[in-house]
Amino acid sequence: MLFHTTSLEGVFLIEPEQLTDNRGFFARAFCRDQFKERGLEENFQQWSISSNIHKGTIRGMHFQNLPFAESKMIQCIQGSVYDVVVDIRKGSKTYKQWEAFRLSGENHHMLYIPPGYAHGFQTLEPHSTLYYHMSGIYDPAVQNGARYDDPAFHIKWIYQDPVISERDAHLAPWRDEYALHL
Ligand SMILES: Cc1cn([C@H]2C[C@H](O)[C@@H](COP(=O)(O)OP(=O)(O)O[C@H]3O[C@@H](C)C(=O)[C@@H](O)[C@H]3O)O2)c(=O)[nH]c1=O
Repeated sequence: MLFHTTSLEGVFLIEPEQLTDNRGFFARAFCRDQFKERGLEENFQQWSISSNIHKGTIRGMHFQNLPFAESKMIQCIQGSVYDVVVDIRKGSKTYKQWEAFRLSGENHHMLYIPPGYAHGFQTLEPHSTLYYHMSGIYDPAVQNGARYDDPAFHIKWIYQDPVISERDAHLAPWRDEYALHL
């Protein structure tokens, strides 16, 4: 597994190394020891599937309130997505900065996101499916979110007029007091 650093501290793009033969390839997608060596979360509590019918769908920008902020590992297993991470750590030198990554069922890249970041994505194809590994147990009471189109972040999305949930459409504008003091 190749761990690529990003512009955001602690966020890694993980590229499985493919061992190819006449059948296809084999590649490791997770290794507890390699995660531990880098100080990354090694105990994922829940795995979830996110299935998206339409191209242009946006889910995000989601995070968990303290002290329940969690690590996530995101993988696209079908179709492709434009995956976006925003730094919402109070006092961080990259506070409110974001980076986008293309994850697809073909490149098999995965994104590791530690606590302190808001996460979202836009589907680039219909029927795009993601797998999530999360370090925490889901609790609706600690879920929080920032607007995907919040001027505080200026995220450049690929498609306009996205399909989004009612909840995401009505998220409050970002305020600095929402930043996470980790
Ligand atoms: C996230 C989640 C949702 N649910 C339920 C709640 C609801 O009935 C249904 C859909 O939930 P949501 O609308 O919150 O799903 P969604 O908007 O896809 O939320 C996800 O968005 C991306 C961007 C993330 O980063 C994830 O951590 C998560 O927040 O699934 C769970 O049971 N467990 C979970 O872990």
